[in-house]
Amino acid sequence: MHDIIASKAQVSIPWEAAAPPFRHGADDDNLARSFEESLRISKEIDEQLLESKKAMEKKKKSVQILLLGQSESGKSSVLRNFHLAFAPKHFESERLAWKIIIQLNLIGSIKLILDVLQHEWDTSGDAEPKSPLNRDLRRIRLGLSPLLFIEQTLAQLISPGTHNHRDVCVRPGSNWKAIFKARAEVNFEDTSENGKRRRSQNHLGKDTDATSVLAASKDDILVLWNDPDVRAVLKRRGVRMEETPGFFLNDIDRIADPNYVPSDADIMRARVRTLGVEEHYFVIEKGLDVGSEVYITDVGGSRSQRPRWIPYFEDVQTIVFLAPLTFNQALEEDPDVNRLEDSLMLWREICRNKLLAGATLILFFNKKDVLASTLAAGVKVKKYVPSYGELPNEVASVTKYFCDKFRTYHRKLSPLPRPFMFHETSAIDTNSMGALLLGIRETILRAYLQQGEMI
Ligand SMILES: Nc1nc2c(ncn2[C@@H]2O[C@H](COP(=O)(O)OP(=O)(O)OP(=O)(O)O)[C@@H](O)[C@H]2O)c(=O)[nH]1
Ligand SMILES: [Mg+2]
Repeated sequence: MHDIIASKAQVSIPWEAAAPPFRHGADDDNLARSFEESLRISKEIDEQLLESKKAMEKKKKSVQILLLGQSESGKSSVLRNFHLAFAPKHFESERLAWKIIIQLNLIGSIKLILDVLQHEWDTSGDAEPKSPLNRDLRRIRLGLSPLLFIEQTLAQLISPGTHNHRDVCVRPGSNWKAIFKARAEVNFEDTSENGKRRRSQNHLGKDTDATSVLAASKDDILVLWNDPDVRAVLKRRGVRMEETPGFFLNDIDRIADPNYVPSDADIMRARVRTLGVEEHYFVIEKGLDVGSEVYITDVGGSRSQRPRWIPYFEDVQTIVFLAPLTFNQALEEDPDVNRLEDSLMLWREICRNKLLAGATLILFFNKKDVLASTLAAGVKVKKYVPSYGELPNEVASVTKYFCDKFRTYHRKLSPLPRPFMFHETSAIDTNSMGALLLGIRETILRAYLQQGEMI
């Protein structure tokens, strides 16, 4: 008997080898308890499987939209517009959480300016702060250090380990809105003596309440941002602050007010980088299809994030593809790649993908306001897109030129014929977005009904 066991062990069946030795006379109670525990775990797994099956069935019967496009194309901003247009109560419930994101965006801009100035000092060899600019700015930088501390604390709270990004980042499931909402509500309502005391401590950098520190630092921030020498350094180093996502420095008076509440437009302009894939569920609160359930899948758009999109391609009804016509910008993750060229490449992949053959594609040429201001500033398209040649440097002509390119790929590469639908959008303009989304609601519902017939 002993030999047989030994020879079995030599065959080394992995689970047998790993299993703990059976002890004769082991406590019967222990055995019964571990059996009950196994049963409980097995029951829990069955219940979870049933729950996820139910969730999948429910999702199949709901309106589904997948937002695609490169990073910074405006996917998450369009998602917010969907909430505002169709689920305003839901949108309202998150307003205060956005306040902290906007504060973080503002602090991010200040940090960027300070970094640029530091670099300027480091490379100019001007070790001693001789000019009044240097002296003032060094003092201001010191005064602003509590803000930098707050930024780190809040960023780590919602997304630990993502400190290398320029933007505020959130990981799926981080529940940042609930965390920030609770924080903002406490700070907003705390007018008690304790609250006041805490606010005054904040001035010493001992707390993490951005509202009071921003209010106390407002004048310094204004001096920094309005200083002509600072502007000159930024210009010389090619830093166009107004074009960075989540730019709020021109709104400092409003945002640094202790009673500041973000407007709808502020929320659309706020920048939170999406990491991974986020599924958002909401119920339509008004209109003909009130009560309908909607799932919107929002994805991180940078190149490293794109492989994660594929599992979400199955059964997709509608894709809203965002392609900003920012012809003079490069990808953040690869400064050698033009943003528009990347969007076209991505569009080609989406059009030709067989899993998406039955999906309705709606193309948004987003950031039309940015296109208009870039052209108004005299930036020539042909400098970045030589094939544009001598065509007029005007919004209508530029849009038509690129629209034709997107249309051609769509026609040539779609595995099955489908209509080419596009819109020129500005996701920060809530009025026009609201009207547009109401308009395309029917297209989205048609895609939903079509899929209903198939399943
Ligand atoms: N001026 C302008 N800014 C826009 C527009 N659409 C989006 N933005 C801003 O651009 C920034 C990036 O937008 P997001 O919606 O975060 O971009 P995203 O596609 O979700 O980016 P990832 O999450 O990185 O994939 C945000 O600060 C937005 O407010 C637009 O039409 N015009
Ligand atoms: Mg996003």
